[in-house]
Amino acid sequence: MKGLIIKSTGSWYQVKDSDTSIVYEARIRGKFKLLKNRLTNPLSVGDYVEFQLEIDDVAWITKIEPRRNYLIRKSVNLSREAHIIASNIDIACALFTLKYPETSLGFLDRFLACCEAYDIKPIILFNKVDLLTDAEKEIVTEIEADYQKIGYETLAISAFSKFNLEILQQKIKDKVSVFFGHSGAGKSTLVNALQNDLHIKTNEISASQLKGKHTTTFAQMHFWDFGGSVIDTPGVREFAMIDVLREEIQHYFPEIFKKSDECKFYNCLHINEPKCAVLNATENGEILVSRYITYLKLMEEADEMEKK
Ligand SMILES: Nc1nc2c(ncn2[C@@H]2O[C@H](COP(=O)(O)OP(=O)(O)OP(=O)(O)O)[C@@H](O)[C@H]2O)c(=O)[nH]1
Ligand SMILES: [Zn+2]
Repeated sequence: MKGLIIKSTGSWYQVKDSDTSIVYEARIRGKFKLLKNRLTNPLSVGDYVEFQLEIDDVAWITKIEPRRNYLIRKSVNLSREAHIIASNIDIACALFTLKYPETSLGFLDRFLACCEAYDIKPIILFNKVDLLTDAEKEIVTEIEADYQKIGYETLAISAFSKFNLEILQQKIKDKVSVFFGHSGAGKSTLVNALQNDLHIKTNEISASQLKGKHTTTFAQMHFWDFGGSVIDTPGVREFAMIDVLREEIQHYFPEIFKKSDECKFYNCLHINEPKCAVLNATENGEILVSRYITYLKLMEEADEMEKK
């Protein structure tokens, strides 16, 4: 039998039968856990699996289909271990707020770089536009234009007044999505505005639990009435690139990578090399300074990781 993992608590799962849509409680056969020894969990919400039913209607998962993509975060205890938080994601929506709270461009650029690294399509949502003055709306339009130029999809919305939410529904319809954003950016409000009775609780993990040894790894997929689903997991907030090499980071900034063709040295890292096309483009405004700075920060972080 084939199915989709729609809930994970770490030791128990829920699997939705692909033919009948019946949901079963599921476990993994012991042996299978050892396959990926650097992962703290072998299975995540969004995984397609094969399973067998026991007499008591418990599903035993026997096989995981190859993943198209996945999000991981560092394990809380062991920095060299990773935890898969969701798999087979079609769209990652980042909620950017110009105000209340102010979202930094650095946050946005890290998010976008992670999407590139994990091969997930991002959409940048500028939320709370109902709170903005005309001048502030102008700023949002300018930021949108900057990111569209790089190739990203953007949309100004208001979860509160429901401005542009129908357009957003069309974009995420029949897809698997995840939502990111600072605390207070409006994730819960947006999901509930998209569908009233979904009741996703994005704030389920307390800070003390996160620091504790036994991190709750609860994650769940919710299905939209208009088609498609959203994966809700507290871990999504800490999503980060793991074990990324310095040389790779430029691949995750499309405009930087494109420009690097014109650098003098084929292995240019665009830090202080002579005749660097990326540095030139940053100086003349073709590449956003804020994105270049995030690129440098990610390089530094990768450097520190490599030294560990
Ligand atoms: N004016 C306005 N307020 C909004 C909008 N979206 C969300 N809010 C408000 O912003 C506050 C935070 O929204 P939440 O949906 O709780 O934010 P969240 O991102 O889920 O926050 P965490 O659960 O802490 O991660 C609430 O008071 C919402 O009513 C919007 O589009 N416009
Ligand atoms: Zn260069």
